[in-house]
Amino acid sequence: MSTDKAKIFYTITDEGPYLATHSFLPIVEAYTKAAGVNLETKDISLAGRILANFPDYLKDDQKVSDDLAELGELAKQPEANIMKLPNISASIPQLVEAIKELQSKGYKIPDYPEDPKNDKEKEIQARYGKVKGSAVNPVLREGNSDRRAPKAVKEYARNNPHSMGEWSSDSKSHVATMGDHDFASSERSVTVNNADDVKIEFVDSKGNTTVLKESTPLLPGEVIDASALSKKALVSFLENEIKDAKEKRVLFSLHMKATMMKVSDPIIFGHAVRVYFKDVFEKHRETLQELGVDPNNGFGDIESKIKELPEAKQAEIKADIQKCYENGPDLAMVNSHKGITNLHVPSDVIIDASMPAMIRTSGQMWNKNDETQDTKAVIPDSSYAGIYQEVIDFCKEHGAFDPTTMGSVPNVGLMAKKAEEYGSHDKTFEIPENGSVRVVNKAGETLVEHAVEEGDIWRMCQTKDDPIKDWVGLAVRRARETGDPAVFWLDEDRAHDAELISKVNQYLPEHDTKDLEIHIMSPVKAMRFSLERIKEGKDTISVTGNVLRDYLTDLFPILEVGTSAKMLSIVPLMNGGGLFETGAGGSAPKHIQQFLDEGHLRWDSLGEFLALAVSIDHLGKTFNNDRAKILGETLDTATAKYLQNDKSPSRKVNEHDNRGSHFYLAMYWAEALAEQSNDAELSKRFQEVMQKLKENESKINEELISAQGSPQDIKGYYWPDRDLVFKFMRPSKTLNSIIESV
Ligand SMILES: NC(=O)C1=CN([C@@H]2O[C@H](COP(=O)(O)OP(=O)(O)OC[C@H]3O[C@@H](n4cnc5c(N)ncnc54)[C@H](OP(=O)(O)O)[C@@H]3O)[C@@H](O)[C@H]2O)C=CC1
Ligand SMILES: O=C(O)CCC(=O)C(=O)O
Ligand SMILES: [Mg+2]
Repeated sequence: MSTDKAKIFYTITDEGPYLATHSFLPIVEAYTKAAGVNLETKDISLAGRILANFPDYLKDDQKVSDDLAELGELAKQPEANIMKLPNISASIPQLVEAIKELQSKGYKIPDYPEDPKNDKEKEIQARYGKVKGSAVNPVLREGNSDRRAPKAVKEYARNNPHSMGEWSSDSKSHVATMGDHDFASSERSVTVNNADDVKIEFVDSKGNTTVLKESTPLLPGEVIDASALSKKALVSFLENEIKDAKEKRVLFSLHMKATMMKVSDPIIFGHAVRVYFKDVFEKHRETLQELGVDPNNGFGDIESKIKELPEAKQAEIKADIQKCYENGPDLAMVNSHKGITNLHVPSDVIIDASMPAMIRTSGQMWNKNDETQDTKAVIPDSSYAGIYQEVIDFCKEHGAFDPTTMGSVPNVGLMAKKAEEYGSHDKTFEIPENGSVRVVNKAGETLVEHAVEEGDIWRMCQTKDDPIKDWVGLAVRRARETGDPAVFWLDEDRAHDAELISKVNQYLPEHDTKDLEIHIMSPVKAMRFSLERIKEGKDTISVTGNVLRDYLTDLFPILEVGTSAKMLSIVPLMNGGGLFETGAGGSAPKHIQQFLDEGHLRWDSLGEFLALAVSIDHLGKTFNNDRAKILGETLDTATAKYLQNDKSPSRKVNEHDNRGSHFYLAMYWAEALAEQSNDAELSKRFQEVMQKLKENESKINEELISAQGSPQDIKGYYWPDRDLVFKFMRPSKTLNSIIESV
């Protein structure tokens, strides 16, 4: 491949990783430049993506390029090499805040029209729709996912175990799920043999047909499935669970993925808000409607919008809210000091991270008195809820896992081409009235049909054949490379999974699987199998669909190594390129909060170090660049030393933080480059750098730590002043001048 295409594209994102990048990237730029590796940054932050979608509202000097679209195109090219940091997948409250901030900075972008009244507002809403929720990952993930804890990380956790809450067999914590009239129980699935194009139609009770989606092209061998979740059943389920939580004196908490499932899950979230605060919604229906309150945006929407009312009316509503809290079960809290509950903002409690955090904390969440308490974890749809109950049962039986001895569960996840539920939002509908929804092909045949009622949520998912083939191949490769058993988490009793099982059985024989242990088990059985092995210190590869990929790659890392930030997270792109994700977690809003309050950033960039080494190595191999290969190898050596010497950031102010961790990484990287003997020139160059860094170790640490301890005003949250961010994130003059001299 032509070497002029050799470049690493580095993403600029939001919150924790955004701050960290301003300290780490100058180091990376200096080291890669010295080895002749090109880097280019691309802004995929929430604010950047908003601006990129509204050029016609901006002055020329305010316009920004559509970097996400460019990277999306690049991801399909063989030369792609993208370092992807976590970004905000915005819920509507976050989107609205980001818009307000940009407007306050003079960007004349339109307000978000929650309830569009005309075509213009509909068009604006559609544009914001492209930015809302998980709008980045599905565009870049043109490959399946390979996530695991590298040996050095596992070793570190074994020697330095993180805290694990104890479990008692009489814990009252449990998972509550519908099991009936939900997506899992209503799913129907078909594999199409030939290319086709399907229409999604709604037929009302009088037989009138409305087209919900005109065209969904299908490729040969593509699996589609459709399902519906009943509003009536959901509401009655929520009523029962709220009552049951009160009776059992456990916290009520709802665990959704409102960011990735950006259409269905906010609706479900809204029902939970309506049911819990039922009396408020009934008594003040008209007032709340006039205020434009939307419970799908969380209970926080009511709290902020009633501020527009006269004092007396506000007091009356607040008293009724208080009664709901008194009559209902206690809610799990996001922030008990600020009174922010689990039902306040749909993006505050995100299931992939929230359920493992609860399991790690003895199955408990925080109550309003800032104590931990047993919890009812409500996961309405039963497709995957059972896996968490299985972990809870296991911990109740055997006690908490022991990070010093436990094995590992890496994951091979089917993700490419917007596979499965996480690609379903353009085919998800809240049903307007009783009738049926059907999927009709070009020949006029109905492939799937569901009877539905007003308010039900209907959705269709797609899974293309090539990604499935690639996923099976990746699973076999990982099993071969490790010698560990690989388990496909597929349930023969679930319609979609049954289709996948027949494909797995078709594609496995295309690979050499001699002496490999490969199983297909339902998710609950696969969980039990993996937990039994992990307890004995054995590793088991989980081979899963897109949702379980997401859930398991937070769950196991959090139990095994304390955080998903320490995962190696690679997406081998189907056209030959590489997308290197930095850990398996998100942008950690709590971390930026701490930084703004007290100038300490506890974000650990370890996932980024791991990913960058693979990214540089990939570039070296793709373009036969020996220096890049050396740079990648030495970065791995440096990361191993970083772990051995325990240089991860501390959680407390006035102690070593993210910036200090980058200093040590730079020092160890320089040392490894100096000590390698394959490239004398590179070695000589970094000998000097290493010496200067070592000589100034205590001075640099002093400069870095003395910058902590006071609030940091970076003039914004979503679109801060970058010069200020650089200033705060690079407070050591000594370190900066050494890096500049590389
Ligand atoms: N790949 C992506 O782009 C992803 C984006 N997201 C987005 O991120 C945001 C936050 O999501 P959320 O569910 O809260 O999950 P996060 O993973 O961002 O945060 C949960 C907790 O995990 C710990 N954590 C995560 N990353 C690190 C790190 N690098 N170093 C140290 N600790 C870490 C922190 O724990 P502690 O506070 O105890 O230190 C943090 O509070 C949302 O907007 C979400 O949509 C979420 C997942 C993936
Ligand atoms: O895209 C997102 O919003 C989150 C992605 C995520 O959680 C994951 O891939 O693990
Ligand atoms: Mg996740």
